Amino acid sequence: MTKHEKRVRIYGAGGHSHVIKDVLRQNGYVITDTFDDKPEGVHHASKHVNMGARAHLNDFPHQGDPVIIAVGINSDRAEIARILKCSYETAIHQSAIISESSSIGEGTVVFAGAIVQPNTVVGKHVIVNTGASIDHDNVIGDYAHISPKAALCGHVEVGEGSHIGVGAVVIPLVKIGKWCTIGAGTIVLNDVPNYATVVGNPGKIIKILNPKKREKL
Ligand SMILES: CC(=O)SCCNC(=O)CCNC(=O)[C@H](O)C(C)(C)COP(=O)(O)OP(=O)(O)OC[C@H]1O[C@@H](n2cnc3c(N)ncnc32)[C@H](O)[C@@H]1OP(=O)(O)O
Repeated sequence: MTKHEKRVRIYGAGGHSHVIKDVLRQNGYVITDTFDDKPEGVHHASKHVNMGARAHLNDFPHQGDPVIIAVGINSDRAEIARILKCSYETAIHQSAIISESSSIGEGTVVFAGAIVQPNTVVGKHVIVNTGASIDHDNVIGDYAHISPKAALCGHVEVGEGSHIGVGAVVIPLVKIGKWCTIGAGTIVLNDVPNYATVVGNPGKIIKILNPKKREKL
């Protein structure tokens, strides 16, 4: 190990983890370990994957290099973050544009071409996916996922764990609750209650999940 080597461990070995690894390698990191809980979810290109923490929590090496939870399902990322006692790294692609007045929480990943405009707060373990556009004065909750090419206008709020689908558009001042799903290409014109799924143009609620199921998180 060289004196200034940047080291990181990756928790998750599916396709999403490979995008994160690309970002990290371009930023000069050495990936020292990869973990996964589910052998069936491991990408064929993932090599040397160690057992994750969920089945053997006490055996997991919590201390050590910082971690990025590279798991695409928001509720899984939240559950893993809850049980790990690790420090976390961020992964921000060099082509992403992030305003100096905005903040990015620990464990969050920001992929190629994404933009985060001024005075925006992005929480912990968030995915800001390829080419996503998060405009000024947004608040993005922990464990949210802003999918590729989604566009959030000014003063938008996205609650904890919510997933904004690919290419969705959210107009200014809209508040999306926690653990919501906004379908691909949806145009969100109105506030969205917690646990709702919204699809279409204009966006309509098609279901609201049983909150008790989500409250277990
Ligand atoms: C790099 C990456 O891959 S990042 C991953 C990004 N992933 C995404 O953006 C996926 C987003 N997912 C979707 O859009 C999905 O269609 C979901 C989550 C909204 C589907 O939700 P489900 O609860 O499974 O709904 P289901 O598939 O049963 O569809 C219910 C109804 O909504 C409609 N519907 C589903 N998705 C959409 C959508 N995006 N836009 C418009 N209508 C939709 C269906 O046609 C169906 O209509 P019907 O009842 O008239 O037949």
